[in-house]
Amino acid sequence: MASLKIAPLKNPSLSLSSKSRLPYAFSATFPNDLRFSRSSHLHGRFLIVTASAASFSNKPTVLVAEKLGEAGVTLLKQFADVDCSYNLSPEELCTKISLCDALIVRSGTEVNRELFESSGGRLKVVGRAGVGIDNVDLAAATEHGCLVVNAPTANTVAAAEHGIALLAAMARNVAQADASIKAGKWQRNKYVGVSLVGKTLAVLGFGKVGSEVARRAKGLGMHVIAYDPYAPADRARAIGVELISFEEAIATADFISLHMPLTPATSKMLNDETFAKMKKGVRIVNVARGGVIDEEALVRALDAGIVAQAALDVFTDEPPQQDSKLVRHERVTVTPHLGASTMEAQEGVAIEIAEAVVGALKGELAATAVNAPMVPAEVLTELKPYVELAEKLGRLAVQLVAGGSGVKTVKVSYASSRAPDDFDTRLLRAMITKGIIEPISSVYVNLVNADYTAKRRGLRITEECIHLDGSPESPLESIQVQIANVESKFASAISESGEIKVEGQVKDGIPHLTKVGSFEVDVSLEGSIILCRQVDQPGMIGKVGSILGEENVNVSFMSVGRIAPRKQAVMAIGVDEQPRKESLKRIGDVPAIEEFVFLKL
Ligand SMILES: NC(=O)C1=CN([C@@H]2O[C@H](COP(=O)(O)OP(=O)(O)OC[C@H]3O[C@@H](n4cnc5c(N)ncnc54)[C@H](O)[C@@H]3O)[C@@H](O)[C@H]2O)C=CC1
Ligand SMILES: O=C(O)C(=O)COP(=O)(O)O
Repeated sequence: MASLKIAPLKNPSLSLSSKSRLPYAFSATFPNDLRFSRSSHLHGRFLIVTASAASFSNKPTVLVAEKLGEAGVTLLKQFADVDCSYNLSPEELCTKISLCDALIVRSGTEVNRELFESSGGRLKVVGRAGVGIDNVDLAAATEHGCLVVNAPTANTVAAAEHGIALLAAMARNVAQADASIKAGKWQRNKYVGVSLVGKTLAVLGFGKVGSEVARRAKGLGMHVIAYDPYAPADRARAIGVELISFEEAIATADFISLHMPLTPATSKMLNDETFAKMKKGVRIVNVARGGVIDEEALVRALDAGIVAQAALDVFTDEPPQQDSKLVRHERVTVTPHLGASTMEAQEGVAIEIAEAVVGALKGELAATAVNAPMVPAEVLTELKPYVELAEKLGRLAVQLVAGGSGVKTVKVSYASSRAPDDFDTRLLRAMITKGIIEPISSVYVNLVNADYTAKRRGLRITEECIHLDGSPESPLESIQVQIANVESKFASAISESGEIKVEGQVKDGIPHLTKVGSFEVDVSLEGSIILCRQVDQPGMIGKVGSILGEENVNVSFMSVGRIAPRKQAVMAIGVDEQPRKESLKRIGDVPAIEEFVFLKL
């Protein structure tokens, strides 16, 4: 170990990649060879950094906390440092997480609020290698600006096949008969089963898995009905399945197969009351989540003969208690959450999640994001320069607010010749929010948490689209950001209607500031900007330019916007370095300059 030091950091990032301006700028990482841990009594704002003498790597770190298919691990390793640590205790996971940019889990890991809090802001992506995300606290993830992605398609067939396997095995007592033979018995009369053909199967939750189960059950000659309040009727019709009400489904079914996610609405959906409405002798398969059944009520329904048999792959607590009455029940067949566990599904899920996590770490918008609006890649590419413009306008506008004025009301106007319906503003709104909030707080804002963060701070952002005539080739003509009900430290930034107003455009792919208050300017939004108001007169550019030159501050551009010749004017000066306080004071001392402000972009 070469050195040990305490480093105060606002953001746990040593360097930001060029993509850091995009909302999923997660490529910012600690060099791999920096080993650090968060010191809890310093509230996560300080990091103890121990640097080893070994070489540095700029790769992000991905913690894989549950068994993931080899193909996925290989894919991750091409981009990241991968730490496969299975069977960590919750405490060990909380400790490790502050060293990780991404975490990959399956259903066996509770990704809770404490974990996000323990990450100290570094964890930017959680990948769920599977479908169900009931083990991830999505609200906490969103509040921490952490993207959650899942792998929604690769295990569909595996789960459906397991559902059918359980259905058939239950109907023919396969597991019980197998155990009986292995115990030295030969009980042919005891294990007479029931046939599937001609029986009614109710599929509850007609999504990907549910519809594949339905398709297969029809192949077995079953009559299939389904209940799903959100499923499109034409999908059901295409498979030859009738969508009906919940009450009707449970009252007519000989077999019930569960395929809805575990949510507050589906929790204990099968309970004493609903079992009482079922046909006597009904048989139940659950490959969804244990929590959708009230397990104690199921034991009562089995004992009362309402439910003849059950086949369960999932349980409220996994693994269930060894002495669980339900698991030990003679008419219950159980498997240890094997629905997604085929070689094929595990390879598929591993690749699907690795691609999603790597994409998110690279700053791409994830197609399988669970807690963020999805913006298609082509829309993102088109909006990229406007994304930068939006953030910089937010950043400029908020720096024009005088200290002590709380920013509460922001109005954003987008001028475009595209129809408002063709124009997705979520990304731009998120970036304006980022620009406004980040300079005045320690919160990290991205597309995931922008709306939440704004709401939490009482910041109301209203948007309007101004429809322009003309060719809709470019998505946007201009963006205007107005902050209402505040004082400004640069009075000229206040428009006639009383708000701080800045407006910008993208020119040749580069964001430009084109208006401040009522003054038209034209400066590219790079580096930093000094705005001065003066009475328009010859020699002003020279005077200010020479002060900056003497102070060794490089000027990248200057632009003057004026009401009329020799009247009030606003001069915008782009500078590469931040001038010293004394240099700014010298500018303020120039007699014709009435006010000035330095703005960091
Ligand atoms: N045992 C295992 O290893 C596996 C279990 N699963 C479980 O299966 C569930 C379904 O997976 P997919 O079909 O891929 O998801 P999906 O999202 O395609 O389908 C879920 C369906 O449930 C419906 N739904 C939502 N609320 C409902 C309600 N209150 N009543 C009835 N239906 C409702 C939805 O409209 C949707 O059509 C997952 O959420 C997961 O919990 C999935 C894969 C493997
Ligand atoms: O994908 C799902 O929802 C599953 O239940 C599969 O869980 P697993 O990844 O096998 O722990």
